Amino acid sequence: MRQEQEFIDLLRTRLAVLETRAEAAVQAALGQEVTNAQTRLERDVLVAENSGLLAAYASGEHGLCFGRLWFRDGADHHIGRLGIRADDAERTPLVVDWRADIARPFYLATGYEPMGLRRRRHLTTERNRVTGLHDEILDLTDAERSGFEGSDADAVLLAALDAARTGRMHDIVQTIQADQDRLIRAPHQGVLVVEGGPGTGKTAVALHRAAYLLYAQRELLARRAVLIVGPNPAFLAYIGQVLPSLGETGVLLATPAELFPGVRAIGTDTPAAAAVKGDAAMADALAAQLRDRQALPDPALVIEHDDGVLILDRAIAAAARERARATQLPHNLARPHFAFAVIDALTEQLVARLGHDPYGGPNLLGPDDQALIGKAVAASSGVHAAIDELWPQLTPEQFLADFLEEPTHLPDADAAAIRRVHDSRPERPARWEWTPADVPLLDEAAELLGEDDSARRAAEEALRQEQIAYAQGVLDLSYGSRTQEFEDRDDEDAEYLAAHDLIDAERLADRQEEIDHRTAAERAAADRTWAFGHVIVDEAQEVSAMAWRLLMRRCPTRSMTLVGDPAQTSEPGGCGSWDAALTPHVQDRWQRVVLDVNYRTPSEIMDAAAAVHRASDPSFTPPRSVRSTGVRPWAREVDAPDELPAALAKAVGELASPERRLAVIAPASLLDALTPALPEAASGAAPDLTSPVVLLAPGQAKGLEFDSVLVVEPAGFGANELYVALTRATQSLGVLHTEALPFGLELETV
Ligand SMILES: Nc1ncnc2c1ncn2[C@@H]1O[C@H](COP(=O)(O)OP(=O)(O)OP(=O)(O)O)[C@@H](O)[C@H]1O
Repeated sequence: MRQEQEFIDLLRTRLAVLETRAEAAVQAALGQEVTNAQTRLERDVLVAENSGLLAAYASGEHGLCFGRLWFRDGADHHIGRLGIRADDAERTPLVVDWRADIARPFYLATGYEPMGLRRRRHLTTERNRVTGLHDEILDLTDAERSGFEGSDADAVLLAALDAARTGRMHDIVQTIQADQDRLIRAPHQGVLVVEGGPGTGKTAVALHRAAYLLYAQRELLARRAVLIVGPNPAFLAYIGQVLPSLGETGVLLATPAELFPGVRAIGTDTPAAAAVKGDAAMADALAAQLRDRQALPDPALVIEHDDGVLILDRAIAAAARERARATQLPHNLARPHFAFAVIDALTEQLVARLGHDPYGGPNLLGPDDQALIGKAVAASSGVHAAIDELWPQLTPEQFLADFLEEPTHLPDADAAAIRRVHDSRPERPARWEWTPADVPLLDEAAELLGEDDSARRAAEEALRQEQIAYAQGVLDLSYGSRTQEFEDRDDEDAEYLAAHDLIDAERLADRQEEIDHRTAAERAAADRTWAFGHVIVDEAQEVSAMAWRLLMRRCPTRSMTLVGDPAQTSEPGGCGSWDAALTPHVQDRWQRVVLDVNYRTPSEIMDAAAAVHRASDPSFTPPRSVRSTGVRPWAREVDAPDELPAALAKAVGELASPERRLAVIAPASLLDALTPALPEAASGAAPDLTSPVVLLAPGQAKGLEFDSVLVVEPAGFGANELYVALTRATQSLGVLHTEALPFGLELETV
């Protein structure tokens, strides 16, 4: 233990040196005089490179080293959250990043398949003080003993599972299990579905996979960023810390409702409305309504014009519409084709009239005159108004607002469920309160309408050219400031995002974007048409068919990891089945893997929760709990609803403790009545999950976990909502109720 402590102390010293150096480099770069685009670029390269290092160093500070591998061939490696090299000429690796190939036996080797290992050690540390060692002998011919051998490597896992929760998810790099490791390191191509019951580590696997892919596929993914989609803001806050602690920042975390830049979806839908809006039929309805907006006059529009009246009749409009539709461009991009066709036809009409030869000869107007007439028609405000009427330029917001006021191409009941009351304020679309279920519809509308982004693309290209032009100078400068110590891969050749190893200036310009991970994620967040390098969807069973369409657009390569549990589906529009969600997009080209060990919920609680699910589905098989606590879940009946707040306050008083996290999960309709009874509890739309007591609606509890959970009035929960709520606790579960307990929920009464 002393030796390992000395080693960790050495790592800390080394890290401190690296930090100081990177900090100094940032300061020096910020102090540099910026006189032109080149010096600005140089400064930005330096700042970005060194800030990236600082972020990685900070994230590695805790648990610098948690494992050690002795190989049969004599090699001996320490494993940590990030790779660090010594300050010698050979840049000797001191500790290897957990994601490196050489670290794999730490997670996978068994006595049966030792993967070249002689011995594996788990180091337990607290704030970098070594508190325990667990050694496993994988080569039985090995006679050497350290005194820390035993078959209790599981003790490290069980200790992690038993530890008090903090309200923030932690990484599991020290105890990743073999079946999880295989998923984390699975090839990135294609769609991988990870299914598993509550607490099987799906979220943990998804996040570690993101970190692994960014490490192993840096070239490919860092510049395109990885999108991680979670069900609600509370969940994102819960998992938000995990990735930086793994050393990754090239990630955008978002709920599906946040994926239409510029729109904050703060409204709420009725369950019926959310279900209709999520249904795939909406795509057809929107497309059909848009075709209706490409109208024909009935019978004609009469346009006053300086050179005489113009008649825009059905035939002209129909021919123009056909021409525009034949381009197969989105509505707004096809509009100029419609406009040109109308202008041509009206010009012809006017020319025919003005140049008419009463003696039947050819038109009397020459080409120049005809061109002048055409120009005047094209400039006519009357003509523009007519074009606008028949083929309006639309924003997604306008179009969807109009649609929701008068939904068409839907069954009457569906239209009634989503219809919004007419609002005649001129600023309506801006003031419209969008709901989460509207966001995929806005995205669909944006696709149908098309965006004229030629100006933005031209500006981007100009910037890129500028970067390429100056890149050569940056190569030299970057070489001077290269950081050799930070090992981001095993092989010596791969420098940490250093510019000097690039072959040409153009690639540097590309790489320059890569360097600032956060910028990539930020740019992605602001760009509706961004194509992410990999997309991870957590609680994927809740994603509606329309939201899948949006997500697939964000990932044209279909490099995706989807994790979820159909049995936990509770959103009204949730797709539920993988087939329904994926077939429209990838047919049967997806792979499903099941995780079946529950790391969170002790068997006592899992048995009670599973019985609830089995009441509606007798064939249901829950995941197997990895531990039991001997603490049985209980129920307490309260005489009358108005006594519930006081009974809750009492129960919370018994259960709460400053070191532990307690969640009270109650039907949304009861929250207002219960909040005053728990003045200390965090509550509301974005509750602070680190506080000792949190009051949540069922939908907010999705994906989270707590030491203890109190479920209030379970009769008010949807069946799957109740299953989710009951499976959030790592230690104890209690239920308070006035109404009869739902069928299947059988608990000890106290
Ligand atoms: N290998 C592991 N080592 C330590 N802890 C683990 C491991 N795998 C999972 N856990 C822990 O188990 C708990 C449940 O994991 P996670 O939240 O990822 O499950 P989930 O499958 O997403 O659950 P749910 O579907 O209920 O949201 C977490 O506290 C996680 O840290």
